[in-house]
Amino acid sequence: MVENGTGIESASAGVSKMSINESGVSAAAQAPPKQVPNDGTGKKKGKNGSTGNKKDGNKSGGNKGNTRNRQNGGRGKSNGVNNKQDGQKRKPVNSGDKQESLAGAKNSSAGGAVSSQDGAPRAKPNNANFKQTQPTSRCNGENGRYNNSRGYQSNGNKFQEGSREGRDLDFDRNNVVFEKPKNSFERNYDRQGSGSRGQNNDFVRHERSNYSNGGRGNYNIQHGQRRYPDREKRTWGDLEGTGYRNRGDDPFWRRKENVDAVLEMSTGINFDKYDDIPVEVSGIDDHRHLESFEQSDLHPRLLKNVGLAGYSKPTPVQRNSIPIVVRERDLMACAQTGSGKTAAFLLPVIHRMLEMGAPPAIPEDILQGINRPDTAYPTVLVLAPTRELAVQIHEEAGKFSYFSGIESCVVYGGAQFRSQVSEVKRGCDLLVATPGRLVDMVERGSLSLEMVQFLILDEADRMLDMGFEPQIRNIVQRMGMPGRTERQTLMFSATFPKEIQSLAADFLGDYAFLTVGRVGSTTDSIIQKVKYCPDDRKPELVIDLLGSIAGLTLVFVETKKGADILERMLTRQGFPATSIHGDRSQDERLEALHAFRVGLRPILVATDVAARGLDIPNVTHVINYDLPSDIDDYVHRIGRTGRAGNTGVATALVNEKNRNIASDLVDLLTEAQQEVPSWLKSMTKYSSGGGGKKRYNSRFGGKDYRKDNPNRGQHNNKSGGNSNGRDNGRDNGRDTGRDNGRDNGRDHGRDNGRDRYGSGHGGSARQSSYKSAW
Ligand SMILES: Nc1ncnc2c1ncn2[C@@H]1O[C@H](COP(=O)(O)OP(=O)(O)OP(=O)(O)O)[C@@H](O)[C@H]1O
Repeated sequence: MVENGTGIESASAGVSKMSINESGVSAAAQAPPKQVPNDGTGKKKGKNGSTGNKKDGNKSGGNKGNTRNRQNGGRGKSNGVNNKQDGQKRKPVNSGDKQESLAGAKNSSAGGAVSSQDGAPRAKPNNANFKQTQPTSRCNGENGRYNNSRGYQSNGNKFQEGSREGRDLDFDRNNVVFEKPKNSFERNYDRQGSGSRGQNNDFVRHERSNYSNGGRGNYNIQHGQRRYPDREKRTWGDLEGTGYRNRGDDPFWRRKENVDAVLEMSTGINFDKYDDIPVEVSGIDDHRHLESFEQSDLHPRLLKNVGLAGYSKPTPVQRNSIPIVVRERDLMACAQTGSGKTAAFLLPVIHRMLEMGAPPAIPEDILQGINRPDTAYPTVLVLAPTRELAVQIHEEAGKFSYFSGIESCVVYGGAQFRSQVSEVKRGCDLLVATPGRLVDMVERGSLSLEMVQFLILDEADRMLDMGFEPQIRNIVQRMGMPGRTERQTLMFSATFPKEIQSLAADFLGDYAFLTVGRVGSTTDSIIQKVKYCPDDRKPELVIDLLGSIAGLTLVFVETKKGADILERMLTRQGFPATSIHGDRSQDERLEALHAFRVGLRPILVATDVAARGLDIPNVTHVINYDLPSDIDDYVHRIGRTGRAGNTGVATALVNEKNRNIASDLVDLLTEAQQEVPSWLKSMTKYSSGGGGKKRYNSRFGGKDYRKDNPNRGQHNNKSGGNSNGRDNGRDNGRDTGRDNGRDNGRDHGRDNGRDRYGSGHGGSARQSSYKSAW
């Protein structure tokens, strides 16, 4: 099915007010090469507590007549709904039958009145007769009284015991009476209470076991011990006005910050640019895209949050992915950089969670295998290749789940393990993670993947390339996650090479493939320039370039050392530069990114850690000081500018060393109707790389490989990975490192190198070859 995206009305909001002055480049630097390269010599380039019985398969709990076909040799349990074919997924255990359309969303009404999906009555918080002491969803068991024994601290997502003692929260709204909190001792006592719930507290979902755990019986309350006190009480819906408050600060702070940004540029999306973008959908019948958010039947709470985020219309990838995901289909989506892929996967998934109404009940057999009472069971797992991207996705998730009861958490290496553990313990429905830290947390029993119903790989081609694939395979197939027919799996990227698509099929059920334009496919979103420049003249040329374009400039280099050297050189020359790469501490990296984002240091020298996913609205210029050796990396790098329909400039400094990418670059420039210098064309004659690939001969960044390959899904397992152990100083832009010795909060007494899942994949030997990067 092909459509051209014409359904989007034009709106001119948000065109950047940048001025582009190219005259600043010195004549010397602009001069063509004295010698066209022709010599052909260019280089190419569970743990689960003390018994640990869960992973050993010594489950108790028995088979209650339901068998969920766990792919990974799981417990062999399943109920009938889980065995759908033709791409239909297992329903969440408390999800109802309204799966084929978004219409059901309307049934989950605002105000937290979520409908029971199997007919059982669902409590309405609005009618609840309870007293609330804290604006959170936590509640104790008596008198229908909410409390929060830990108390939120308004700053930095941190909890502090009793930190809000002094706060008066007395007010009366929607029949909810709030009262001052008790002292911390009382509140702690309440939380561990006997489980005798106040009869008036409708909000406490004590009836939940009747309908939400697929008839497996009570999973918690009947045991008389409150092993999962938070989980059993939590609900998803529109919780505004119920006293619920999501963790952390205002999730929309960044938008406000950007408005105040020094550069005063508009960050709105320019939908005019999207009108002619080609869209192709395959692998799904009767696909219909969304016309608008209003007509989408998305959950009302989600629509409110979409409005708060400033989104008035869906982008093409969102218009097409939302209906596919809501129809419970797996999806591989390839859409140009900056086109809104994050919301394209978050919105439908959060919608589906809101339809579910509460975290899925944990089956008894899973509970039996756990010795840690505080293990978190996320419903959604988003994997991202870099820490900064993980943080960014988490921030977006915070916006879309605002006042919904859905708690988003992020875990990544280089930050304190303990603080991340305590965050996830407090409720973790939607987890964004980098692979290394995730593995650590699962192995230590802080997290379990056994309830994951939605698996999302952002930058999926990077996640499945040789650096990450073994680790992803380990996470997805050997750590208890429901199998691919039981969960819903979504993969997104701006580039999707055929080899990776073939590999990805291992993790997907019968999936739909969506492709939407690609970066640089229109002449006016990114102006791409190529300048010949010998290595020794690069500093001179970059200085000229930096003066030529207003706005934030991102300069990509190949190595960490190279980043330090260039940053120092620029700073010495009086340029406000900073840098980000894998040898900098996580605090330094975040600080550098912040300084860049707000314009305090408008020049960021970066390795590939900043190449993918980072959304920094006012980047007007990307300089490829060192060209990458892979054309897809080039695509992602230049995609840091020209985002959301705005315009940008990308300049590449090229010399004989870049012969291996010359051919692909020529194809890309030609297709994007950019100027192709004759010296670059002649360089391709001697190029030994890329020539046969011809990836960029279509309008898209990827094409459904199944069209050319009827035996789709059959492929050689290319999980070998680069295990040569060499550290050539290149920064691969992957967060594969587990802790890199930076985590003070970690239990160092542990054998970190052991692969307790016995997979033989993703072991630390292979990781070590990437450790230098992260
Ligand atoms: N419907 C929309 N309306 C307005 N702004 C939007 C919309 N969708 C996304 N955006 C904004 O567009 C920007 C780019 O979105 P996002 O980072 O999700 O792009 P992406 O496709 O994931 O890019 P990349 O390929 O680089 O990862 C973000 O600032 C986001 O808030």
